[in-house]
Amino acid sequence: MKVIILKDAAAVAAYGANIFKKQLQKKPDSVLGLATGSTPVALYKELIKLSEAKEFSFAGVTTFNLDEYLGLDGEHPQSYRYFMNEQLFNHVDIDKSKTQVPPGNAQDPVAACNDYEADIDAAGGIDIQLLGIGRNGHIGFNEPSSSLASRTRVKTLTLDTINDNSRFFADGEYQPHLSITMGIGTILESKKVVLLATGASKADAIAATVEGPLTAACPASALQLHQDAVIIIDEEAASRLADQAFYKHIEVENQKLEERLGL
Ligand SMILES: N[C@@H]1[C@@H](O)[C@H](O)[C@@H](COP(=O)(O)O)O[C@@H]1O
Repeated sequence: MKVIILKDAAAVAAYGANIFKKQLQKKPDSVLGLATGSTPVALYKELIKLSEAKEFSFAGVTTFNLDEYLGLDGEHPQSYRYFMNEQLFNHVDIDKSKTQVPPGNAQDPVAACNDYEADIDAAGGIDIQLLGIGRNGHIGFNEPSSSLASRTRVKTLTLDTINDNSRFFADGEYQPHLSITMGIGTILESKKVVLLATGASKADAIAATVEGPLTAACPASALQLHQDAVIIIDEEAASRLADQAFYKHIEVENQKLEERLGL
């Protein structure tokens, strides 16, 4: 696990975007795993700028989103499909038929979950998966107690998550309590994982993810098992980590090594 501690949210977005830029320059037909929530928005803005500057193209890219509310169709302004269109897909040269978000309006959600897994496999697996993190350590909608081997399935949201996400819904508006989410096992099969977190409200979750035990009580701690997981955080989100100085020291050494190897 690589832990990158940066000054602020803007630096986190720029660092994350650079990883995606390198990926898309190296492999224009990459399969990207994408995330919603407020944290990735700044990174998507960076990617839009970079693609406008012709640093890379989205034309050959396939995408799979992590999760979706069960009960909302893609036209609903709070659906994650709508979010992705608004925040990224409508602004880049992506082929929308190659963008997948779990179907929140599926007649048979269980079959839809199995189909989603099959579609990821058929695309050759995910090259790079973007993640945010919930205050309780959830990734996607894999809430605490989720099996660390779980696959795409229907999950009930915790009351904390429902509360945290209620800010996006108008007063009295229907807010789903169920979701379809990639499983933790699904996420762990991505070739690379990039998790972004900013702000003091994420500090406990980040400490549990990086330095806590491997436990279903903090789903993101499963990333300790991944061979290529990068945790990009600002100073506030890093504030509860015991070994901050060590992670910063590693990054300085890594930069030197990458320069020497011309990476
Ligand atoms: N399902 C999403 C997660 O994928 C996201 O990481 C989390 C944190 O969101 P934010 O970045 O707004 O804090 O919110 C939701 O619950």
